[in-house]
Amino acid sequence: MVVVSVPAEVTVILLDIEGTTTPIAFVKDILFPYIKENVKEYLQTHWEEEECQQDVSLLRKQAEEDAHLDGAVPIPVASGGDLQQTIQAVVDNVYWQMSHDRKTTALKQLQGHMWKAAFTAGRMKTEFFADVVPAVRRWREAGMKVYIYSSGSVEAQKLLFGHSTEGDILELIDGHFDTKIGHKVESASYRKIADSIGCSTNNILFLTDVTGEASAAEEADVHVAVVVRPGNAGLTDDEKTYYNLITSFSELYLPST
Ligand SMILES: CSCCC(=O)C(=O)COP(=O)(O)O
Ligand SMILES: [Mg+2]
Repeated sequence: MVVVSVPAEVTVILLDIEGTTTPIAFVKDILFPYIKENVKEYLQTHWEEEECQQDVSLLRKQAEEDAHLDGAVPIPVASGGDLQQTIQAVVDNVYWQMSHDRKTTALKQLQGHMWKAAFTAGRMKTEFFADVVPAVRRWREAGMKVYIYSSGSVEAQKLLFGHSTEGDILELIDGHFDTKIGHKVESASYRKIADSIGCSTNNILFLTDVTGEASAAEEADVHVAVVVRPGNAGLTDDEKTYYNLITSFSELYLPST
């Protein structure tokens, strides 16, 4: 087994979700299809609610920013009798964003609100790779703080950790960050996360499957390891040479343990 030593200055482990703690297949085959299958009915049922209207306003604002992109779907303001047309435009916009795996705050906020019903009713449970929960417990026993940074909204993250095949493990997480703090491929986001936690960037070890995210974190002086899991995108030879790679959280060695 390859062992990657965690530098002694690290006191915080920051985790990505999709492809790191959780199989990409769970997101692609369960979470995302749920949105596609239910978005129209969800909008029709919840349209008059404040939360739904806020989600639609955010999507409309995003659609305006995306207007220059090929295939972007505008969302007209609903007026008079054309409500169904507006709902259809929102549905088409959501489908278009999802077909490009967009990580916009607008899309992620709506998705989080939609998953709430499914998770709280027990219709969905999050899958974690088998090494994840035991490792997080060990790290915490060793005095580490454990945070999540995912494109999925903080609300959705809490649902995922609160309703998993291993039960409610939300208490194992010290805090959550999403794209409201900035995008994961921008180094400024990692500086803001360190500020928010109250530590230096070099006190953080970020685990992710995406090298664009690892590179942004590293630019901010965050330690990184790239997580290689079944179903993840392949890495180039250069990436394999450059990054510390782990296939399981158990391959991380903490000097204090
Ligand atoms: C609460 S995570 C749901 C999955 C998701 O929406 C997503 O975009 C995953 O992104 P990540 O940054 O965790 O790779
Ligand atoms: Mg990921």
